[in-house]
Order: sequence, then structure tokens, then C-alpha cells
Amino acid sequence: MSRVRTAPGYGTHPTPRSDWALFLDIDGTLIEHADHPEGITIPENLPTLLMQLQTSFAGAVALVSGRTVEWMDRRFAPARLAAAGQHGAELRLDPNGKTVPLAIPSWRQRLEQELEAALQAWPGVYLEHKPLSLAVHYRAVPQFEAEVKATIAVITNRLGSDVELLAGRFVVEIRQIGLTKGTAVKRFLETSPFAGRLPVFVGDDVTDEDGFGAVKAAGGLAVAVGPRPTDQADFRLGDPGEVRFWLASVVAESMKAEAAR
Ligand SMILES: O=P(O)(O)OC[C@H]1O[C@H](O[C@H]2O[C@H](CO)[C@@H](O)[C@H](O)[C@H]2O)[C@H](O)[C@@H](O)[C@@H]1O
Ligand SMILES: [Mg+2]
Repeated sequence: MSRVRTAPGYGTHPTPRSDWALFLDIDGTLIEHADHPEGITIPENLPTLLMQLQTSFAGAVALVSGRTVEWMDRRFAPARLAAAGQHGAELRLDPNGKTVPLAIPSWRQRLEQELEAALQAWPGVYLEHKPLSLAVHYRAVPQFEAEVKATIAVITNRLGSDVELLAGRFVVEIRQIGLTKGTAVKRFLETSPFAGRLPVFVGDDVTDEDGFGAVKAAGGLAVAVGPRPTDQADFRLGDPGEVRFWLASVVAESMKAEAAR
């Protein structure tokens, strides 16, 4: 596998192969972070880029995110991809198929009520309501991190053993135990058109480590985005702008190869 480095400031990335199965995280990987989950900007050419990638890899491209699949469809329209949402709690193996919720947490309503009440103590902390999970964001007020995390731990401890906390950057995701980006990737790799391809996972955060682990266990490659240290990365790109630039070059290569056939 050759390692490519281009202009200064541009990270390392693998040489593309037409037999890749590509797994893409969203926030911090395809799009730049913003202070609020709905404050992000979708670059104008991103939906087209995603559709071109689907063509380049015969449909073997999936979004694997903490976001809901409904959010992905709405914000990336007209692009519609295979997808795993809410950190593996929902799955859509076929872009034209239905999204399957894999976990309906029994504790969600009680947790929502208790968190809503408790988090009022820290103005600026935002509770994101997702159907199968909840996310507590403290990006706007990072000074409250320790107190917010301690409070979440106390509340979730009361809810039983099937609750899992997942700490990301300025966020604590609360979800049903046992489903991760890694379990989602494994499921994709058992299914056409992903099965039999070389899996490549691109992600920026601690929640992507499960995805990295799953592709590496299948002989694939992990591409880290941004500065967060990780032992699993084979390659590293600096930020979502570099990721999009790289993916566009992958599409261009694939179109050139197709035209030469
Ligand atoms: O798995 P990802 O695609 O990386 O999604 C992870 C979470 O992303 C969103 O939250 C994060 O991005 C927001 C916008 O930049 C930012 O304001 C927040 O602090 C970040 O945690 C999203 O809101 C979550 O639902 C995702 O799980
Ligand atoms: Mg991310």
C-alpha cells in the first residue's frame, strides 16, 4: 500500500483502489464543526461528491455517524446513501431500503426528563433529543465539563446496565449498550455491495475507534482526521476540507480510469 503525501499542510492518505468499501463519519470529517449541532454548513458540492463516490465504488459507500439517518437524508439531499445512524443504533444497508432501528431504549423517556431538569443548572449546555439516544453538548461552556459529566453518570447509573456513555469532543452521547460504529461496519461488510471489498474508515473522534477497529480486523485501513491521537490510524488528514479535497481527487482518478477503459 503506497502512502501519498502531496502539498505542505496536506496529510497522508492511501492510494485509492476501485475495490474499496468506504465508511465516512460526518461531523469533523466531512463537515466542519460548529458551536451548535444545527449550526453546521453543508458545503454546496458535498452531496454531489457523495453521489460520485457511490458511482466510483459501485455503491459501497456508507455514512456512519452519531447523527440520525433522517438527518443525513435531509441535509445531504439529493444524495442518499447506505447509512448507520446514532452510533450504530439504526442501520440502512441499502440506500433505497428502510432504516431499521436496532435498539429502542426502555429508559429513554425517564432519562430525558431527568436530564432536562438537571442540566438547567448549566446554561449553555444543550440536550440533543435523538430517537434512540441522547447527546449532551457542552462545547459552548467547556468549563462545566466535569460537573456535567458527573451529573450524567449519577443519573444514568440509576437506569440500569444497558445504558452506555460515550464521550466525544465536548459531548457525552448516551445510548443502548452493545451497538457501535464497529458493529455497524461489521454488518455492512457481510452485505452486498460491501462484502469482499477492502474497508476504509475515515473519522475524527473517539467514537470512530470502533469503526477503525472493525475495518482493521477485516484487513482494511483507518484514516484519522484532525489532531486527536489514536494508535489505530494508518493515515491522517488535517481537517474536513482536506478530506473533501482528497475524496474529490479519488473521484477524479476513478473517472479517469473509467474513461481509459
Ligand atoms: O459521528 P459524527 O458524524 O461525528 O457525529 C457526532 C455528533 O455530531 C454532532 O455533534 C458534534 O457536532 C456539532 C456540530 O459541529 C457540535 O456542535 C457538537 O459539539 C459535536 O459534538 C451531532 O449533534 C451529534 O448528534 C453526533 O452524535
Ligand atoms: Mg465525527
